[in-house]
Amino acid sequence: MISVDEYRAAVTALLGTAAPISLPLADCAGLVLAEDVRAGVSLPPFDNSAMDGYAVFSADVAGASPEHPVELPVTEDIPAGRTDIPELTRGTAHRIMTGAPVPHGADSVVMVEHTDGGKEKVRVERAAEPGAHLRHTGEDVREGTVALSAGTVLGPAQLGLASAVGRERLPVRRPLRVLVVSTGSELVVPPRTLRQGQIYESNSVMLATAIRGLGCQAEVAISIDDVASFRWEIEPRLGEFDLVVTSGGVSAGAYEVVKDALTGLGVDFTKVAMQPGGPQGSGRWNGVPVVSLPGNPVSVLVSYEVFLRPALLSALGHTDVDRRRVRARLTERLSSPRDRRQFRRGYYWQADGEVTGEVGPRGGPGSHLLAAFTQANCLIVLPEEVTEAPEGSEVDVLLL
Ligand SMILES: Nc1nc2c(c(=O)[nH]1)N[C@H]1C(S)=C(S)[C@@H](COP(=O)(O)OP(=O)(O)OC[C@H]3O[C@@H](n4cnc5c(N)ncnc54)[C@H](O)[C@@H]3O)O[C@H]1N2
Ligand code: MOO
Repeated sequence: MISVDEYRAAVTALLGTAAPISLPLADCAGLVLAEDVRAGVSLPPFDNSAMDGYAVFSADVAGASPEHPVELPVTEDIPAGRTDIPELTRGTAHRIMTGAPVPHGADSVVMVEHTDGGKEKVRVERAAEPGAHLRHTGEDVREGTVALSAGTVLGPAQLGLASAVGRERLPVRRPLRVLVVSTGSELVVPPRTLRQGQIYESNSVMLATAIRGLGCQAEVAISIDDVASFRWEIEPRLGEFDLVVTSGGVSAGAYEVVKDALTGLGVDFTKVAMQPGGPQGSGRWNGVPVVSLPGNPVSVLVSYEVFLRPALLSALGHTDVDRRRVRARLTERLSSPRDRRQFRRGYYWQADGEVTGEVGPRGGPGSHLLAAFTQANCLIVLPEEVTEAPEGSEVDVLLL
C-alpha cells in the first residue's frame, strides 16, 4: 500500500509539464503564460486627456472663476482617434475628448463642466492646475518592460493587458488533450432504455467536465469489460492524446478490464491508503501517460480532486495547485478506517463573526453516494491515524 502523498507525487511526475504553444488570446483563458511578455508599446502610448473638456496652458486660465471667467478662442477639435497632434498656441484652447492626444503646448485640461462648452470660443470658469486631467505616456506600462511574467494565470485583466500592449497571441503551456474512458459492460448512455442489471453512465461526464474546467480538452469513450475490445478501441487513438484517464476495472474481481489489459504494458496497479479511491493505476501505455481510477462515481471524483486535479494544474504550469484548506468544527461524530486517509463529502459554513467554521457530512462514506456529493462544498479530511472524530472536534476541510 502506498501513501496518498507518495501517489499524488507519482501522478504529478507522470504528467510532467506541458510544452509551450502559441495561441490566439481568445483560446488562452485560464491558461498559464510560458514566457515573459514585453510591452510592444507604452501604456498609455501617448499623453492624453482623462476628461472631455479643453486643453489649455494653465497660466492662461489662472484665476478663472464663475464671476471672472477667462475667454479663449477654440482653434482645434481633438476627438479620440485623431492621429495628428496639433500645437496649442498660448492664449487659445483646443476642445478635447477623453483619450484624445494632448496637443504640444498644453499642460492641463479643463473639464467641460467648468466652461460654457463653446465651440468657437470658450468661457473657462475655473483655474486649472498644471497637469490636471492629463494621463502620461508609460504611466501604466513602459514600452519594452515585462508587462506579464511567465507563470501568470491568464484571466480577463491579463488578456486585456496583453491586447493593450499589442499582442494577438501568447505563449502558454499547451492544454492537455485527455481521453476519458469509462469501462463497464453494465454502462448505458442516456437516453437509451435500461435493462435489468444495467446503469446509466456518469463517470465520463464528471471527469470530462472537471478536466475541461481546467482549460484542457477532453474526449470520451466507453468500453465494455473485454480486454481485446478495450485495447482495440483505445490503442489506435493513443497518439492523439497527452493523457488517458480510465475509470473502473481496477480492483480485485474476475473481470477487471483495465488492470488486465494494461498490466505488463507499463501501467502499474496499486492500493493507495485512502478511502474512497483505494485501488489506483498509473503509468505509460505506448509512451502515453495513463491514470486509472476506480469505478465508483464518488471514488472517481475524490481521486480527481486528490491526484488528477493537482497533477493537471501542475502540467499546465500552475504553481498554486491545492484547494484551500481550513479548519472546521464537526457537527457530528465521524469514524474512519485505521491507516486510511478518509475524504468525506461535507458542507462547510462560517457564521458571521466566528473565527472557525463548522462542517457537517453529506451522505455516508459509501463511494456510490453521488447525490450526496451534489450537496457538498468540501471534503472533510480524516488523517490515517484517526479512527474516531468526535462531534465538536476540529478537522481539516478542503474547499471545493
Ligand atoms: N474484493 C474486493 N472488491 C472490491 C475491492 C477490493 O479491494 N476487494 N475494492 C472496492 C473498491 S474500494 C472500489 S472503489 C471498487 C473499484 O472497483 P473497480 O475500479 O474495478 O470498478 P468497477 O467494479 O468497474 O465499478 C465499481 C462500481 O462503479 C460503477 N461504475 C463503474 N463505472 C461507472 C461509470 N462510468 N458510471 C457510473 N457508474 C460506474 C460500477 O457499476 C460499480 O458499481 O471495487 C470494490 N470492490
Ligand atoms: O476505494 Mo473505494 O473507492 O472505497 O470505494
